[in-house]
Formats: sequence, C-alpha cells, structure tokens
Amino acid sequence: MYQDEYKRWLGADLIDCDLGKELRDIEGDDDAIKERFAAALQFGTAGLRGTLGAGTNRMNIWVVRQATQGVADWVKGEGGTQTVAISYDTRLKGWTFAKEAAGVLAANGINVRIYDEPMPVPALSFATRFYKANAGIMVTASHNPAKYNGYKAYGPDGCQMTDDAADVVYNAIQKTDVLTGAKYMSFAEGVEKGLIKFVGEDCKEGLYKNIEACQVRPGLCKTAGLKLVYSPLNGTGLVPVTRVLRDIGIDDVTIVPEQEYPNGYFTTCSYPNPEILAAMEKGVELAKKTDADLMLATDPDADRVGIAMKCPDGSYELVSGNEMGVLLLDYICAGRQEKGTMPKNPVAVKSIVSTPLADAVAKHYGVELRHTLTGFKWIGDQILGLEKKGEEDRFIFGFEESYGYLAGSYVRDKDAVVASMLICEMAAYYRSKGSSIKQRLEEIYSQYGRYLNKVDSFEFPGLSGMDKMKGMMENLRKDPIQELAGKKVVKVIDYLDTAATGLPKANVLTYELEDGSSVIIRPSGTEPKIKAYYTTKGKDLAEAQAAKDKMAEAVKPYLS
Ligand SMILES: O=P([O-])(O)O[C@H]1O[C@H](COP(=O)(O)O)[C@@H](O)[C@H](O)[C@H]1O
Ligand SMILES: [Mg+2]
Repeated sequence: MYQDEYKRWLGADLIDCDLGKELRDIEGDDDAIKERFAAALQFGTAGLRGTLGAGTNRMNIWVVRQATQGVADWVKGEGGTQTVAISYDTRLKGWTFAKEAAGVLAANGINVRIYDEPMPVPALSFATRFYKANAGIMVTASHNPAKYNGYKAYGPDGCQMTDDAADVVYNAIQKTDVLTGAKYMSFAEGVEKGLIKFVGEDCKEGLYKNIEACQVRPGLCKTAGLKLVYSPLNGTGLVPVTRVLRDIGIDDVTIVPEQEYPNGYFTTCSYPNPEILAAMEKGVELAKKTDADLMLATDPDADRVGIAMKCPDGSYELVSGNEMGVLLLDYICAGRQEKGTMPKNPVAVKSIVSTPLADAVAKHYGVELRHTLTGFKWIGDQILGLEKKGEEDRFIFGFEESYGYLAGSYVRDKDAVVASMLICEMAAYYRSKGSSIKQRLEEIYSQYGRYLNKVDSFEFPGLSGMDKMKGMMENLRKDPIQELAGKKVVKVIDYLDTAATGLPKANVLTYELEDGSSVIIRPSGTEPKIKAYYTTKGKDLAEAQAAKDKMAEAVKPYLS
C-alpha cells in the first residue's frame, strides 16, 4: 500500500522541487518510504505537526491543501461570515503553507483574512474573533526544532478545535485525496477576486488594546526602571512583545541580537523552546553582561514564554512553567483584590499535569480552580462555557506547566505577549516593594509547602516509536503499578475512564502515592515522546528533589 502511494507521488507533478528530489533519493529504501507513506499525520494536542518532507506522514503543501479542504468543507456547512483567518510564524515554509491554505479556501469561495507578516498564536486567535470568522488556521510547529512545521486549527471562538469539531474536520480531511482532492486557486487570483484580504490595522491595534487592558496595576512600569533582556528566539514575538512593553513604559530592553529577526533555521537555538536551558543560554549570558533584572524568551509562535530572574545574590535562575503559573496566579489575585477589580466568583483554570500548588493558592484567594486535560484548547473551552452564560469576565487566569498563560478572554489560546507584560509588571511591583520575584516565590513555598514539579520525557521517533509508546501504555494498564520507590500506590486514575474523571477521554494515567507524591504518564500529542510529570513535597528543595529522583528511577523501566 505505502509503496503504491509512494509511486503515485513519484509520478505526480509535486510543484515543490524539494519534494520530488526527496522522493527520488529514497527510491528502493523501504524504511524511508514506509516512514513517509504508511501513515497520515494525525490531529494531536495542537492540530497537525510533523517534519517537513514528502509523503502523507510529513508536512508539505499537499498535506496542507488536504487539511484546508477539510476545514473548507466544514466551514461551508456552518453559515455565518464564511471567513477563515490565517497566520503563520517564522518557520521554514510558513508563508508558503499559509498562502497554499488561503488558495484552497478562496477556491472554495471562502473569504480569507491573512496577516501580512508572521504573527503569533494570540494574534490569530484574536483575528478569528475580530472578523467573526468561522475558523482560524495557524501555520506553526510552535517550539519544535527547525525540521518541523504544523497546522493549528481554530473554531469561531478563537480556541483550537476540541475533539468533536476536530473529528468532523478530520473526517472531511480523510475524504479528500491528498494529491487531487483539494480545490485550488493561486494566492494572486484570490487577492484579485477580493476573496483574500490582509488583516487590517484595526484588528492589529485591537489586540494590543485588549492585552494592555489586562494590566493589574496600570502605569506601574513607567517609573519602575526595570532592565530587561528579551529573545524572540527568531520567532514572531519581536513585534508584539516589544510594542506592548514600550506602551506600558518599559524602555530598557536589550534584544539578543542573534535571535532578534525571523530565521526558521533557529541557528543559535536549535530547539527553540523556552523550557530548554539551551534556548535560554544566549539571553542569560546577555542578562549577566547588562545586569538585567529579568530575561524573557518567547517561542516561535509566541504562545510560550520562559524567564530567567536575577536573584538577590546576583545569579540568574530559570523559573519553571509551574512556578510562573503560581506566581502569576498569586500576583493577579492579590493585585485585583487590592485594586477592587476582582470579579465575583472568579475562575482560574489549569491542566491536570500542572502543579497542585496552584490549588492551594487559588483556595487562599477564594478562586475556583478548574482542571482540564492537557492542551490549552481545553482552557479556552472553559472560557467559552463561561461566555455562553455571559460570564467570561469571571475568568481571571489560565495556565499550564508547559509555559503557557492567559489572563483575559480576548483570545482563547495561550498568549506569551500578555504573559510577558504581566511578568514584567509583577517584577516591577516586587522591585518597588524592595522585594523580587525570587523572594515572592520563596514566600509562597514557605506558606503552602515546598512542592517540586518535574517533567521527564523519553523520545521514541518514527512509526516504530509510536508503536512502542502504545505498548507501554497498554502494559501499564494490563499490569498496574503497585508501588514506586518503596511507596505504595494508593490511587490510580485512568483518563480513558470518562465516568471517573468527568473529562473527555485521554490516554493518561495518574498514580498517587501514600506520601502525597504523584506521577502522571502520557504520550505527548505534539512530539514523539512519552512524558512523566512528577509532584513531590519535602521540608526543603533537597528533600523534594531526592524524593523525585527516587521515583523517577522507579518509573524509568516502565518507559523504556
Ligand atoms: O506546542 P504548543 O506550544 O503549541 O503547545 C501545545 O502542546 C503542549 C504540549 O503538549 P504535549 O504534551 O501533548 O506535547 C500543550 O501543553 C499545549 O497545551 C499545546 O497547545
Ligand atoms: Mg508555541
């Protein structure tokens, strides 16, 4: 079968000359052909994501056209404005794929609003809502290495499609032949016919206005004298982040020069993920040199932000996504209570794999903290639930451990622009009080307990890797773990059991141990990895770390 499909592609006019060459180069190499043609890319945690290349299991113009025909078929049944918003980041083929998607939509008679420059996830979510579009498309593979690209699909609320809508689109995609099934019109023809239009200044400015309205203590940064280093990691953060920081009065921003402008090869940060130390290194170096208070880095589609903070002893320390989630939740709650801007019955949302320390903090401030599956779309979906009742203002904050945050309802995906703004405001606030982010974090730990959250991931590339990970999850279910590192497992939660969890089905297992620690195991939906999320507690960091290390040792054999 996969050989037949390979031959069909080999004989087709693939337009993109890289694809034809790749196919000719792998002639006779069964493994290479199988990897590319034995499967089709699946809609995972965040839409389609795969390596660039030829085949149904790769990201290329044909898979993008096919996916977009699926979106178009869905949109045509929806009525409304018959519009789709499109954005793209700075990755290789980003603009090419975005133009291809626009061409397919236009050929289907659907209106397109596309950005005239690479813009981040929150900008796409905002444009989808602004133009009352039926759907949105963001061409990105987020923080993955340069060889990847991807396709995030959004519904009319500006939230990535959750399972039901994604299934309908996915079925439509499968009905479309990848090489011949999509209608197509050139981008130029679409523009000429008035079907393809660029996103207007009113929409771009609207996003900034909404983000800046999320300041907890407006005006505070103007006098704070905060010194920053910022890296967009060669992605889309540069324009919006520097614009918003300037608007709120932060002038002293040094940009990491090698990572300032768009470069899809990510030459100085091969894995442009602020979760990874290597991606932060250049920024930290520069922060030390310039004696900055804070170093921030956003990922290529600017929906994740990581920071390094200056500690009282002058060293720089990275802050994890869980820690930042808790710090921001604490800052927003305390600040809004003080300012009298806290809504009635406030709601915050986090994913099940994010730290339970947030539960303690939310309780302290009387905030309802909801738990969702992994994937920011589930947090966006909670806001939609509130919006349907006219209560979206109750939403004050959402976060997940993978460096994703949102503090308003103007978009429905994580927003590293608003998060960067609030992190700076928070740093300015603590500085004005003679304190620091580091000191506040220590206060939080001494008030609620020394939690430690760590994620280990194990990579299993290719189709064989997928099978391996599937087998591991099956074994864990067949033969449940009874104890880990000498601690009894007191509760297992299987997220396939929707009745037990009250959440949609997901391939996730949680183990709670007798000492209150826990580990959650799940395959990633965006990368060929299986992930283990640990939560331990101790009287200090060393004790919590030792407990984590022991547990991780015990878990390892199940994930290899
Ligand atoms: O990659 P991004 O920044 O778009 O982020 C996406 O992937 C992350 C990791 O997911 P997984 O553990 O399944 O790989 C999710 O936490 C996030 O909600 C999702 O939007
Ligand atoms: Mg991202």
